[in-house]
Amino acid sequence: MATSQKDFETAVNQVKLLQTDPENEVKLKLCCCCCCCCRVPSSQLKLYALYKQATEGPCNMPKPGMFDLINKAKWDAWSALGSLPKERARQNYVDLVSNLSTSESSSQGKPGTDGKQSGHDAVVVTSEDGITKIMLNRPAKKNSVTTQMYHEIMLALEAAGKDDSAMTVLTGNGDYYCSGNDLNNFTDIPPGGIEEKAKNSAILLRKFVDCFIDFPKPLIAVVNGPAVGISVTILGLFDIVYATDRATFHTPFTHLGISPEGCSSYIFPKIMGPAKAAEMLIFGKKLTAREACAQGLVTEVFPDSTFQKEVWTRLKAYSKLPQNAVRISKQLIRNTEKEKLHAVNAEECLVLQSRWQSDECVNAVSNFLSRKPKL
Ligand SMILES: CCCCCC/C=C/C(=O)SCCNC(=O)CCNC(=O)[C@H](O)C(C)(C)COP(=O)(O)OP(=O)(O)OC[C@H]1O[C@@H](n2cnc3c(N)ncnc32)[C@H](O)[C@@H]1OP(=O)(O)O
Repeated sequence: MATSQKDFETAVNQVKLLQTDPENEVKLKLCCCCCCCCRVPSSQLKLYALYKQATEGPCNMPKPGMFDLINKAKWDAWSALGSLPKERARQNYVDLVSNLSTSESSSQGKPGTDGKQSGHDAVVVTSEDGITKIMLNRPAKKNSVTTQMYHEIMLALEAAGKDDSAMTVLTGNGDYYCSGNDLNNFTDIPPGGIEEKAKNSAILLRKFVDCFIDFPKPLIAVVNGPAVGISVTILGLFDIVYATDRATFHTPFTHLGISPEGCSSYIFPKIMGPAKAAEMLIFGKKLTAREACAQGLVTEVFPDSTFQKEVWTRLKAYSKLPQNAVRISKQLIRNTEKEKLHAVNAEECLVLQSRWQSDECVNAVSNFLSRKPKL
């Protein structure tokens, strides 16, 4: 039986729902492997190609340049459909959506079908002993931060700022504290192309960092392992940074063709001096926990074997201090710099918006994403 336009529109709406659902990565990857060159899930590419074929007919867009990996993958997928009639493309699209939806319901309740955590528990928030703990919980991916997680962390901070806890802790589950931005965030290109992606990412990043600048209570980082990228830069906005002696601090921005964020371009030179900051932020020097402590980025380093016990005992004691005095003291220390920090944040995001569109960045990210899987 021929697929009606209504069936097709229903399927298109179903896909929109899948794409706005925090678990979309899992769902859209269920039945297909990845496109190996740019890691756009191949089911997403198939959906894209069939949609274009069904609505516009055979591929009519000019072939993108070789460095435009995402659009090139889309072009390849659409061109591969040749002269498939629109009606057949509609039918195939509806069938594919139906298969994806079936695999979605059969995978419910199985966390991380492909080894990923679902968006819902990739950030775990708990409150105990007057301390709100925000834990990055994606250990298989070294706690790298997906777009969904940025939103969840912002929501958690907003709630923690208003709850009755004395302080808020950010930490990671597993062997890593956080490996920074999930580089797959750059593969999900909207219809407006890479410009729109870069603009949206800059807006998100600015809001994210603003939440740390404006956080009203003591913010503590419990750095349980190596830290990379944005998880390092925002440490300058924390009031205390406790680190295990296993932790390292790495900001490989120029290697990725990008530039510093999290107000680090202003705060790092202030706390460690311009020369040390340059070595980290320009040349990507990885610091040990002890080096980071000597340079003022880390408050105190603990032996890994006693790290959790010592840190939580200390924090529980601090959480019993008179709360209003603690808050007011934090605000006295931080408020004079707030306006400057917001301006620095805005400027860093603007620069990044352009870096994300550069060949240097696109190539570095695709190199990482196309690494051979470990055996
Ligand atoms: C809205 C946008 C805001 C953007 C803000 C700007 C932020 C900028 C940054 O944070 S820049 C820093 C980005 N991070 C990195 O460049 C780190 C990349 N990762 C690595 O170099 C390594 O994975 C490692 C050194 C962190 C760990 O190495 P290793 O111990 O050898 O483990 P694996 O590489 O096998 O990692 C295990 C598993 O995790 C995946 N993974 C780790 N980090 C990331 C990441 N940042 N993005 C995406 N995926 C990551 C890795 O691919 C492995 O997955 P697999 O098992 O192969 O499926």
